[in-house]
Amino acid sequence: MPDLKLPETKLLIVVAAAMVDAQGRVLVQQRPPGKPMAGLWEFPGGKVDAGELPEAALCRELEEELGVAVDGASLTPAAFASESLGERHLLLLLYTLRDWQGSPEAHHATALKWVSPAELYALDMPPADLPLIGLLERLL
Ligand SMILES: Nc1nc2c([nH]c(=O)n2[C@@H]2O[C@H](COP(=O)(O)OP(=O)(O)OP(=O)(O)O)[C@@H](O)[C@H]2O)c(=O)[nH]1
Repeated sequence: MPDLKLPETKLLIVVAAAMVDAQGRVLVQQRPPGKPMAGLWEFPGGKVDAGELPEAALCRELEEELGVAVDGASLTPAAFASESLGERHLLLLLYTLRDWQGSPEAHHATALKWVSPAELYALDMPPADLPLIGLLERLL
């Protein structure tokens, strides 16, 4: 049985969005060189800052990473993953999002692409994302 107690500072809370377009496709972005897990495809998002609400963090990240404006009320909680990263523990909160303003542009990522939920299985994604794919496929 692993040690189930964890100092609070070691918990990494990350929010991410499955942005869904009119064809039911989902947006993924490729992590850039120099970052951990470079080259892997992920849902746009990032870390929640201290004292920040998760939905506010995700709106901020989507603006920074993609240049889109999002109303926090449009974010629907969808699924989560809980994954050990060694020294830290990742809690990844995934939301679905169907309404935003602007066209997503890759401000930080190497590339963006729209894929069907079934196509996510063929992408190289971080380990925490793998269980989220099936959950998302059933939701969309
Ligand atoms: N955005 C995002 N992060 C994910 C996903 N899956 C996953 O394991 N992660 C992990 O969650 C963490 C997010 O960190 P990040 O570096 O992207 O966050 P950030 O934008 O706040 O970065 P920064 O530290 O450069 O400001 C990384 O350890 C990343 O690998 C995902 O689908 N989307």
